[in-house]
Amino acid sequence: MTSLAASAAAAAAAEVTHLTQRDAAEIDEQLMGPLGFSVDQLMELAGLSVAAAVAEVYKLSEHTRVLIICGPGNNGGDGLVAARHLYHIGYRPSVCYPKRTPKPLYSGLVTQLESLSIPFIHAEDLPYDLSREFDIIIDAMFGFSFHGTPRPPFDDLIQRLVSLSVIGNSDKRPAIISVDIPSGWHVEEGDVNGGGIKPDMLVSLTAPKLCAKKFTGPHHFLGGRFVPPPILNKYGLKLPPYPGTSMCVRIGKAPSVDISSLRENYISPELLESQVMPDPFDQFLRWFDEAVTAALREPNAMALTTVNKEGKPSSRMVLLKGVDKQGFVWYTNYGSHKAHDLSENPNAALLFYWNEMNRQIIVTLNYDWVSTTLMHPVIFIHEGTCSLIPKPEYWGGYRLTPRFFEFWQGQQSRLHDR
Ligand SMILES: NC(=O)C1=CN([C@@H]2O[C@H](COP(=O)(O)OP(=O)(O)OC[C@H]3O[C@@H](n4cnc5c(N)ncnc54)[C@H](O)[C@@H]3O)[C@@H](O)[C@H]2O)[C@H](O)CC1
Ligand SMILES: [K+]
Repeated sequence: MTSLAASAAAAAAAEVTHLTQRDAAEIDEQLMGPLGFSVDQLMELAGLSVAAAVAEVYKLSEHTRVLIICGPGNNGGDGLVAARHLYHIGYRPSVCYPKRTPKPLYSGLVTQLESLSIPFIHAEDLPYDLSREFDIIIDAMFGFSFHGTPRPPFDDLIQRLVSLSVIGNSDKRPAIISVDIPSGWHVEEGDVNGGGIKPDMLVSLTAPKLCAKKFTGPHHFLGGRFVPPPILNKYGLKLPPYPGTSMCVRIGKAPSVDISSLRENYISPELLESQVMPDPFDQFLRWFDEAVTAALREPNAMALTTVNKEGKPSSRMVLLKGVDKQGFVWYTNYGSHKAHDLSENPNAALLFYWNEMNRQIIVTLNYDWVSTTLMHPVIFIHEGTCSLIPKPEYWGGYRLTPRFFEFWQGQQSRLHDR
């Protein structure tokens, strides 16, 4: 998140309404009474929001194994729904559900999870060291109807999460995500004696409850994109807008990011020299077709670098307008900066960056082996010079014609050393 977006999120958090326990219960009753919702519906949306928030922050490649601890009420039901969605997203969930509620809604959710072969683990059979077995633990024990102090077996389960959260290095322990309320916290006062769970993420549902003001973890999200105007108006709720089609929205300040640590693990299928077509243009067209089929956004967008007569480079994005055996074509206004550069110096470079497919095509004179080896498999098409495709008007096309090509496996070259 950019610092601009982070400060917007922080400002949004400050303005969001926080609910009392009573208002939260009352809103629930109104939604499921006069406003026509069913509990199944709301729980489905709540659980989906939790799964969406988890997936937004905890990337599958590094956090696969998820334990969901479910309580006896609707908060537990949200956890069961989240387990199903996380499974379909690609995570490997396990569920601990010690006090099952014998109602069709809950038994149906359990049957759905069983049909996905999601393991149910008894509380007493949970591994001694949760850190070794799980990357994420979802606390869906208690929500806004919690009162007093937790009774067995949840007292022990909560204590296990408390001990996990005191381990200093968050990289070495599972991330703890609380659904709606960190279980054991007072719904309005928060962690009253300071000995409760300290979740890394809180997913508030409908609107945050008062205790959420005491949440100091790095990720606070809001879910439950179903609040209709009669509720917003009656309770004077200020809630942030949800972006696009998202089921959750960050309401806390995003943690500041160390740019140098931002690094994806690029896992791409192996690309061997024997698999590359002899003609680079055929190879390009095959990859281009695959990029179009994969519905990449603007696969025809390419970075064009030109160099003026003093040797000073400039880059910008342009659209590919055609490609054939003679080269890559784009259009420009003859008065443009790039046209001016090209009139002085025909050398240019092109780069197609198809991140979602872990692929790049570089049409260039020179390249930087060091940076590209960290990235994707790349096809280099070398030594391009540009020629004008004259048109009668003030705009026209340029064609970059490369001379030869080779390919580089990027990170894969280290995995498949030949
Ligand atoms: N409109 C919404 O925002 C929706 C929220 N959902 C989720 O529902 C919970 C609230 O659910 P509810 O069933 O009312 O209560 P809880 O899950 O918090 O727990 C009730 C459950 O727990 C038992 N209990 C209470 N105190 C204790 C204690 N000290 N020790 C042991 N057991 C305790 C009680 O007896 C009940 O059995 C909300 O937070 C959201 O997560 C809906 O899913 C969708 C709509
Ligand atoms: K909870």
